[in-house]
Amino acid sequence: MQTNKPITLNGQPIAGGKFPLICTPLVGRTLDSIMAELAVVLPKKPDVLEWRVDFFEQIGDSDAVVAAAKAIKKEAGSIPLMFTRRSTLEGGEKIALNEGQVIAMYVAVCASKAIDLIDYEMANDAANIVRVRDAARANGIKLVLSFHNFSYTPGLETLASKFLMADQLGADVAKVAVMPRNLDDVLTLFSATLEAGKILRIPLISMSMGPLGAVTRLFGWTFGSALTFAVGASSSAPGQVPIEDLNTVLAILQKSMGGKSVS
Ligand SMILES: O=C1C[C@@](O)(C(=O)O)C[C@@H](O)[C@@H]1O
Repeated sequence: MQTNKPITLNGQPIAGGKFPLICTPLVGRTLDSIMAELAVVLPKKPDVLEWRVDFFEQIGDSDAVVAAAKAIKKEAGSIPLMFTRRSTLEGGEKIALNEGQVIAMYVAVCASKAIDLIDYEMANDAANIVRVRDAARANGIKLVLSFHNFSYTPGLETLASKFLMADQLGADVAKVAVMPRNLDDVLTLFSATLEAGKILRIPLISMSMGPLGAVTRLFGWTFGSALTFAVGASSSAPGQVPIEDLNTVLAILQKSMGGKSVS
């Protein structure tokens, strides 16, 4: 399936514009364990890899982070690498860095050009978002501005406003991940995705987490979500399905839809 609003790198759609892209997280605490994850994940052919650096024991050492990013990139070959420090406020691991140190790490990793996309929460200080955006732009790296709520799903207008805010703040991709408490919340996430997709200039990614939200990981693309996270070796959030299961469902639904474009 193709899209008319692909996530691009160097002017080219990732994976030839495949829709949705499948992104597999890497959550190892050491470089050795990340390399072991890669050995399991790469044969499953994800379209994008996400390195969740907040799981990395040496996150306090920027040189070690840059060296690890380079090692992952080398192993990943042509698969784009997304770099993410998920803050504890939005469901990430506890780290010993303050936000200034996180920004310094982001700037160093961007300058190394070992990554292709970088994720930063849109709830951060505007000045820090500008710093990350400038570092990303200066190095040809795509900026994903994200919003997560691991407790509940805000209302339709709030969710839609998060997508729009990412666009207004200069993101290349807008991402929203929320926790549903019931199926109405799942519908709200689908509706917000569909409505925001009609207005946004940039691609968007959305998901509901947990068991109730699994349907959004499998079918969110039909409402316009450009990328879905799936487990290659280890999960980074509740409700992620194995990449093999996702591929099975995508093949069935896309065949049924006759390759019809959805966005
Ligand atoms: O933002 C996201 C989405 C996510 O939270 C998920 O629910 O799949 C997984 C995270 O690793 C990623 O950074």
